[in-house]
Amino acid sequence: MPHDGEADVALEWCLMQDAYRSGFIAVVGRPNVGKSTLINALIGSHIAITSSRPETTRKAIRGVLTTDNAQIVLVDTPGIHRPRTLLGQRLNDIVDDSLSDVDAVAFLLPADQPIGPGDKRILSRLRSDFARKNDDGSLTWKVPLIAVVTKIDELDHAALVDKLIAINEFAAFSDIVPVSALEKDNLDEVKQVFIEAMPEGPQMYPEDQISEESPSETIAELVRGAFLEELTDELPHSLAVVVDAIEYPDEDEDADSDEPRAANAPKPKAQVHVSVYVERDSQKPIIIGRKAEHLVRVKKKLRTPINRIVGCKANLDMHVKVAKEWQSDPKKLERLGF
Ligand SMILES: Nc1nc2c(ncn2[C@@H]2O[C@H](COP(=O)(O)OP(=O)(O)OP(=O)(O)O)[C@@H](O)[C@H]2O)c(=O)[nH]1
Repeated sequence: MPHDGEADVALEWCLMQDAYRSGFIAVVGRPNVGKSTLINALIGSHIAITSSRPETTRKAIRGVLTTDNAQIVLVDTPGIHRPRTLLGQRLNDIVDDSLSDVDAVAFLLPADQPIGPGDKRILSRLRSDFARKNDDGSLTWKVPLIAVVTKIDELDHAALVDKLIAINEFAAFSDIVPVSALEKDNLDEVKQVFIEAMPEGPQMYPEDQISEESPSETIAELVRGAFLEELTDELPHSLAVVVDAIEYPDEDEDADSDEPRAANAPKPKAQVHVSVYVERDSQKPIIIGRKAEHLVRVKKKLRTPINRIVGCKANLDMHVKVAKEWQSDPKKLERLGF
């Protein structure tokens, strides 16, 4: 028979296990460490833009991860870097916004690269935002700081152990969790560590909602990502995509019509009107490709995801336009959503 006190402790422990947890996690790390790939893998859907080039993420895209006992909003941040252009500065402002008001920080460090100056710069940023100095000079983190060691498929076991030791010495992390988002290795452990870092709180979004982005924002990011993949060497940053309109097919059209639609007539499609902006006239043919091959391939690649986002069959109608020097023009940046 447990004593009364023991029973109370056991009861409290059970209640704690059942408590629903919710909150925000900022996913930070230098460019190309695999932030977007991890968020997509955790949520099991293609939300954040991924690419083999650095600095492809421009927005603090959020994914909402819902499990039986928790809901976590993952804030994907642009790679923290020294700004070179006005766009670069805006990117860093976005990172500032993402960092404020989060319940935990996931600091991604790639297993296949040594800890470098970029990581040290991020750590000192995190210290100034999230650490409190104690009387004895030591630091206490105000929120859990989780090290996520990415791309572990690139290393053998012995090298990974050395890497984990180095990361343990790098900072006082509340947890260190290795993962390969590409191989889907250890994703459940990452989820579990994230959930445990969340405070108790209610479910914030419906269970089936996986992103805070509107369909237009999600499609714009998908189109930009697809072009970046398609155009392997050119145009890393001078590409902006805006969804001008999504026209849904008129559901009542058949009901209003006197003529029944022929059984084999194709169902009307939604129309997704997209403008793809480049900085110079000379860049237009690069985007379009010979015989419009790039446009055709991007359209084909995105057919299924866009149908899913729009909720029915959709036609992607793309127009390539020039917005001269948009990366340095505050008004144009504003118009393009930055
Ligand atoms: N081998 C391996 N490669 C990975 C893994 N995760 C991501 N990558 C690759 O790393 C590259 C960058 O991935 P992203 O997810 O776009 O990186 P990011 O940190 O969001 O990049 P930025 O938007 O530039 O900040 C891509 O080529 C990914 O395929 C992984 O677990 N293993």
